[in-house]
Amino acid sequence: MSGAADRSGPGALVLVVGPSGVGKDTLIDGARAALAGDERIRFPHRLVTRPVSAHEAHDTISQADFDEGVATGRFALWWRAHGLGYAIPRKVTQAVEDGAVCVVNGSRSRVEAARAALPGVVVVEVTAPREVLAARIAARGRDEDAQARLARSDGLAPIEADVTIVNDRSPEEGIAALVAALRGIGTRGVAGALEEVGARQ
Ligand SMILES: Nc1ncnc2c1ncn2[C@@H]1O[C@H](COP(=O)(O)OP(=O)(O)OP(=O)(O)O)[C@@H](O)[C@H]1O
Ligand SMILES: O=P(O)(O)OC[C@H]1O[C@H](OP(=O)(O)O)[C@H](O)[C@@H]1O
Repeated sequence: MSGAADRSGPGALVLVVGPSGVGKDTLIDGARAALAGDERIRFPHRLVTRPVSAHEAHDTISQADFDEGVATGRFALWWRAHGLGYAIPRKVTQAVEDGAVCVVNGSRSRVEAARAALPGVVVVEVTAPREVLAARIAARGRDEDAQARLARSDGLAPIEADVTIVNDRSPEEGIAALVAALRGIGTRGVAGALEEVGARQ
């Protein structure tokens, strides 16, 4: 994450948000592969208080380190969900200030806090009908708390997204929409993303 990025466009912190099972990690993983040749668009790891798994490329942090980081303001952004702690390291926002487009899986609960406190925040909301979410969570077979994951959306205020991707078709179509949005953000900011995604729908 270190080093100044090419400043050919504005830096951005792209928060990919949406309910559990909507496909955030699928779209982010696909976009990472598709954009591997683009050094300016980066996919930094989050810190999560769970062991490393095939589910997501993240860095593990102990609960004690997480709590200490929250108490001392060490993270650019943090939240708790599903009994876990999540954080975005400050080096990510430094890279954004240097002109990088950094893409992370975020929380709907921190969208407004991020906009208020961090540079270049762009919110990409991924949506799908609730019955689709339920079927995907069940098929994934990972979560003992499947019902709680679905119900979490009921307790969250609606967010105002900059870009919305409806991931109700194939994963490839959802990935293509995120790739197009990120390329647009990289060249023309939010307006570029809207042009790219709007042109595809
Ligand atoms: N467009 C799609 N069509 C069919 N299945 C999909 C699609 N997108 C994602 N999936 C599948 O749905 C499941 C949930 O996707 P994924 O884990 O990426 O969601 P997520 O939003 O990151 O969820 P969580 O917040 O719970 O981690 C996975 O098994 C994934 O393979
Ligand atoms: O419901 P909200 O707050 O939007 O999202 C909370 C968190 O839930 C998911 O966790 P995981 O990846 O399944 O561990 C997402 O990654 C997100 O960070």
